[in-house]
Amino acid sequence: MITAQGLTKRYGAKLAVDHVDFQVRPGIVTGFLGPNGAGKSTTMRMILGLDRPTAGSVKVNGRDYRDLSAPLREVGALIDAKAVHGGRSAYNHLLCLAQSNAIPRRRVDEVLGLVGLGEVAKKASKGFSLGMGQRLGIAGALLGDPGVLMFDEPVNGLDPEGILWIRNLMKGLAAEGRTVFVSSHLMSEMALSAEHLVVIGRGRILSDTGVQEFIDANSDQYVIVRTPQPDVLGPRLVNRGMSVEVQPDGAFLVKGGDARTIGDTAGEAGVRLHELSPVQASLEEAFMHLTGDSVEYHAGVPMGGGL
Ligand SMILES: Nc1ncnc2c1ncn2[C@@H]1O[C@H](COP(=O)(O)OP(=O)(O)OP(=O)(O)O)[C@@H](O)[C@H]1O
Repeated sequence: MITAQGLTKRYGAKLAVDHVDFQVRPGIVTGFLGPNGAGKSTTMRMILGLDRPTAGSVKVNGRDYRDLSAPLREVGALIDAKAVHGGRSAYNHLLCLAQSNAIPRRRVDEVLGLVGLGEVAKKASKGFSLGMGQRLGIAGALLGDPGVLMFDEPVNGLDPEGILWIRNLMKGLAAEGRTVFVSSHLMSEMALSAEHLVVIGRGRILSDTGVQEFIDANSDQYVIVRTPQPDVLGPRLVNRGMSVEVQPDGAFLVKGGDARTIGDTAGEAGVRLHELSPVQASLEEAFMHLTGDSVEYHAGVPMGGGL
């Protein structure tokens, strides 16, 4: 369990994390979602005691990270996959970590097997691909068999196979009852790996909810309708409380009613339909809709909004 209360970090004039409250529960994957510069890494660094909060607190299993007697046995983290001495082999890197945390040597072989690096364990890690580096970072996080795991943007730069592997690994760790907290700026990735979402923008929590609830609450749903009898159908839909926007090509964009209600309304009026397509705005659109005002640097393109 991770608990943040009034957690705040200021760098000079910049408020990177602004009075944030949230809980990360065991047994599920919790996604920490936010655009670049939202404050995700800063929050994770504070959880790990790498940065001191300006105000407030964040606790792991009820204690400050710095007060944990065997931190690697309680929290494992993948924060910067490149933070490995390149000349060292994967095995020696992990052995060093294990020895400084009183973890038995056999656990090194175990985690190397778990992440699929057994065969290259004795090679210098500077020759590792990005994906192998991520696996080594994850092996380090798993070394102490901790109940809490944190991954900062773990799928960045990985190929589809690597992404799938990390996704399944995180789900498996959560299914074992562990607390799994993973940051990403990709809503679509979070939708596939997380059950719960904490969304952050400009240092503030914008949403703390289940993934499906998030999508339902933030995405626009509408139905595209084509009919050769628009003058008959349009007023009937409006009479039933729906809104109808006529598109340049003559199609209706209907909100406030589902395909079944629209189809029934048309049927009752004897109106022929040429198209009846429910549309749900994409997850990225839902995310951008929520964080649109919170992105630090816009690229100058219009955000989301669907049709
Ligand atoms: N050491 C620092 N000194 C000054 N400002 C910092 C420092 N670290 C982070 N910031 C600023 O704090 C804000 C939050 O940064 P942070 O790295 O936590 O965001 P993030 O959500 O992890 O973004 P990204 O996905 O780009 O890593 C940004 O505006 C960043 O520029």
